[in-house]
Amino acid sequence: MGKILDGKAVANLLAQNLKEKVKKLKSEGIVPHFCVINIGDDPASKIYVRMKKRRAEKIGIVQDVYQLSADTSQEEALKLIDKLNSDPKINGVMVQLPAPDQIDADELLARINPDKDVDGLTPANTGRLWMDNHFVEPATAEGIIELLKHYHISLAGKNVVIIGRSNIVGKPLAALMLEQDATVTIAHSKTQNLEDLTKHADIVVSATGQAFLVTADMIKDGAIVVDVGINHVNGKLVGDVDFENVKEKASYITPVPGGVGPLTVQFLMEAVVKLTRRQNDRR
Ligand SMILES: NC(=O)C1=CN([C@@H]2O[C@H](COP(=O)(O)OP(=O)(O)OC[C@H]3O[C@@H](n4cnc5c(N)ncnc54)[C@H](OP(=O)(O)O)[C@@H]3O)[C@@H](O)[C@H]2O)C=CC1
Ligand SMILES: Nc1nc(=O)c2c([nH]1)NC[C@@H]1CN(c3ccc(C(=O)N[C@@H](CCC(=O)O)C(=O)O)cc3)C=[N+]21
Repeated sequence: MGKILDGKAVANLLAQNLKEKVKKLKSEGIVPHFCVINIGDDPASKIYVRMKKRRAEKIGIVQDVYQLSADTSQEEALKLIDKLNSDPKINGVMVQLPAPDQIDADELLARINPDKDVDGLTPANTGRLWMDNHFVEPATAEGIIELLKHYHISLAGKNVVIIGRSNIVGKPLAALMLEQDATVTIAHSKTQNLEDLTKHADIVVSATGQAFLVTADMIKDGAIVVDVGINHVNGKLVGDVDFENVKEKASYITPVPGGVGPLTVQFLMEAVVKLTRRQNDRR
C-alpha cells in the first residue's frame, strides 16, 4: 500500500522556516507585502484568496486583496497593475485566475513587473524557466518538486507523465522536471491511449480537473502518483485520481485535500519573501 506524500505537513514545516526569514527581514525594517487582484465572483477564487491570506498572516507577510467587480474593464485592471508595479512598498503582484470573459488574462500577466511576479507566470519568467535561469517558479510546480525532494524521491532518469498542459501547472512542471533529468511526457485532452503512457510511467502527475480520470489499471505497480486536481463531487473535494484504489498500487501518492494545494500556497509565500529580499538587496 502506498505511502502518503503529506503536502500539508511539508508546507507547515517550510512555513516555520520562512517565518524566521521574515523575522530577519523585519529586524531590518522590511515587511514583505504583496497584492492579489481578484476579478469577479468565482467562489473557488474567493476560497483560495482566503487560504493565501491565512498562510500569509501566519508567516508575517502582508497580503492586500484588490477585489474588482465582474464587469471590470481591461483598462482598469491594467491601470491597477501599473500602479502596484510602480509602488516601492509593494513587493509582489498576482492576478488570481480565472478572470471573466471580457478580460485578456495573458495581457494582464504580461503587464506585471517580472521582479514582482509572485506566480512566475509573466512571459519573461516563463522564458527564464525554460532556459534554466529562473528566480521564481510557478508555485504548484515548485511545490511538487520540493515535495518529492522532501521524501528523497529522485527525478533523474525517471519516466514522468504529466497529464495537463496549462501554463500555470503542466508546462512549468515539465520544465522543472526536465531540468532535474527526468524524461517527461505531457499528455492532454487530445492524447490517444493515455493509459499506454501512464502504465509505463515511474511518476504520474495529473492536473486536469477531471475527477476519477486516473484509475488503478492505468498505473504501474510501485509508481508515484501526484494529484493536482481540485474537483467537487457530491459536495466532496476530490482530485483527478481514484485515490482509494490507486493508493493500493502506488508506492507514494498525494491526497486531496492535504497534498499539492497547501504547497502551492506555501510556495507563493516563498516567492513573495524571495522577491522582497532581492528588491532590498539591490537598492
Ligand atoms: N492543487 C493546486 O495547488 C492547484 C490545483 N489546480 C487544479 O488543477 C486542475 C488543473 O488546473 P489548470 O492546469 O489550471 O487547468 P486547465 O483547465 O487550464 O488545464 C487542464 C488541462 O487538462 C487537460 N485535460 C482535460 N481533460 C483531460 C482528459 N480527459 N484527459 C487528458 N487531459 C485532459 C486539458 O487538455 P487541453 O489542453 O487539450 O484542453 C488541459 O491541458 C484543476 O482542477 C485546478 O483546480 C490548479 C492549480 C493549483
Ligand atoms: N494566479 C493564480 N495563481 C494560482 O496559484 C492559482 C490561481 N491563479 N487560480 C486557481 C489555482 C488553484 N490554486 C490552488 C491553491 C490552493 C489550493 C489549496 O489549498 N487546496 C487545499 C484545499 C482547498 C479547499 O478546501 O477548497 C488542499 O488541496 O488541501 C488549491 C488550489 C491556486 N491557483
